[in-house]
Amino acid sequence: MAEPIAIRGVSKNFQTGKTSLMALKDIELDVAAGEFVAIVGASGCGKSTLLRLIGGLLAPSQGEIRIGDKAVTEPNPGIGIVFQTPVLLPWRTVRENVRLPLDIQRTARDPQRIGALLELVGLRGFESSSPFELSGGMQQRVALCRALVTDPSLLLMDEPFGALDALTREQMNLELQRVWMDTGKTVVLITHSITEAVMLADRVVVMTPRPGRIQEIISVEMPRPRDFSSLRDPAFHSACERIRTLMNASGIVE
Ligand SMILES: Nc1ncnc2c1ncn2[C@@H]1O[C@H](COP(=O)(O)OP(=O)(O)OP(=O)(O)O)[C@@H](O)[C@H]1O
Repeated sequence: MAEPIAIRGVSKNFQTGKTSLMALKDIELDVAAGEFVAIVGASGCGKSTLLRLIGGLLAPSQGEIRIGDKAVTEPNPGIGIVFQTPVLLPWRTVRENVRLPLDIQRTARDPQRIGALLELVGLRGFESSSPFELSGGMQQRVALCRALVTDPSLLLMDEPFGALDALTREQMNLELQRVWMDTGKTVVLITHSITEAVMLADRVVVMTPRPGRIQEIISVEMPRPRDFSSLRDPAFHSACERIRTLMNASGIVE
């Protein structure tokens, strides 16, 4: 089941020695259950910090975040997180890497579910492979399955395809859309790519340079499923143009 996110008046300061750095200021954002939201903004504007706050890996200096009817106060096993690098355990096979969160939580494994997830991302037949036998894109798919194996209500993704070549990245975009459409989860995706954000998201949140605030939220009105013919849709161009204008106005060039 998907859950909504409510972010209310959230700011985050980092204190390093005598220096205080305001990473995020007064963030107000609602993400509906089952919605796909992308976040874009300059390097250092606080995107990862916001994702970590939502995931309960950091605590806000001010404000509150709620997922469903619960305030976020600690890391929540009901949230799946995918980082930029897949960080797979090299001594575990693909199947063993995917089931890692279940092993940690001592939850019963359902081999059929793990098989179905691997099928969903096109990794059927690689269950017994080691991570070093896989390409970067395949490893990131394993990380995606690992994030989904606990059937989280929310999927947080921090620039998950940044290290992939352009072609693999496009394939992963289509696969992520398919997984999202099949599972109906709430997704928050951080990306540096305006194209990726507009291609995938229902809404794109554009942040200002540090301290990160929400500059504008752009709705992407394009039918689903989207594919690369959607790039010709006038709605695609107008959303990209708006985001680019906002980012250029803040001195950010993609
Ligand atoms: N644990 C920390 N301690 C001190 N400062 C931090 C910490 N984490 C992040 N920061 C600072 O907070 C600011 C926001 O960092 P964050 O990683 O959230 O930005 P970002 O938008 O995700 O950047 P990028 O796009 O480059 O990944 C940066 O100035 C960073 O140096």
